[in-house]
Amino acid sequence: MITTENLSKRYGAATVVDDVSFTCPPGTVTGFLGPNGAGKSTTLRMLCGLSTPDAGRATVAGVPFRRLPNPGRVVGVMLDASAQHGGRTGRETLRVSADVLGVPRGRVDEMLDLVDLDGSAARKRVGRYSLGMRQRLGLAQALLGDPEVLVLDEPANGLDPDGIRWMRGLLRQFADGGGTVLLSSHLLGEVAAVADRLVVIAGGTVRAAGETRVLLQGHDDIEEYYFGLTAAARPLPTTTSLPMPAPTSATSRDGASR
Ligand SMILES: Nc1ncnc2c1ncn2[C@@H]1O[C@H](COP(=O)(O)OP(=O)(O)OP(=O)(O)O)[C@@H](O)[C@H]1O
Repeated sequence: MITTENLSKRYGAATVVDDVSFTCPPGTVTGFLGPNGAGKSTTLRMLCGLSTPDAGRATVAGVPFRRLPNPGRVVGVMLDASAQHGGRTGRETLRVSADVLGVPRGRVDEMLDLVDLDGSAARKRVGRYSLGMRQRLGLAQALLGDPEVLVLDEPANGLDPDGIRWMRGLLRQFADGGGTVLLSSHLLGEVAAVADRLVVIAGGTVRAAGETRVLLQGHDDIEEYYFGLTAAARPLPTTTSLPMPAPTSATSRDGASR
């Protein structure tokens, strides 16, 4: 189970996560969806104890992440698949994690098999991995401690269509076994196929949340629906190459009409 209650975070004057509350029950996959800058990563970082909320709280399996004695045995986290030590091989990376978690080293090969990194990939330095291979290694690392919860920031990033299908199967299996999955994405189409539930965030606030089937019911064009939910919070393009209207007496200096 994952719970966030009235979670908020400010950077300077900007509130980038604003009163965000949702739950992810065991046995389900929840898609955490939103455009660039929506506040997804900031929310996940607070959930995983990497950033302190200004207000509200988040728990995993009923406990704030930082109070979990051995967090990796409860929650598998992949927030940035590129943040691996480039000089270690895939197998060495997992062995170090296995030692930290206190799980038998035999589990390393099980996880390498599970994520389809073969012997030669396991011997390769991570610095030479493709983005898709890093995502697979990140998933192996997240699963190493046999957690009950998975928190994954854009796990499909860099995977080809086969890889995305494979990952969906893996997450489905994890949830069907009673696990809780929260995964973020920019793309509704990418997660709608696997997510039982959706939380749509934009401009730091939750725009919609609930069962995927119920939320998308009656929307023939789900991408258009999603765009509509988030469009109001999309930042305006700031590129200077766009033609700017000449100031008129009816327009103030900041561009707002009087
Ligand atoms: N450490 C920080 N200092 C200042 N502002 C930050 C910091 N981290 C994030 N932000 C700002 O908070 C807002 C939300 O960022 P966040 O990374 O959570 O969004 P996101 O939904 O994960 O976006 P993306 O899909 O592009 O990764 C953005 O405007 C971002 O610039």
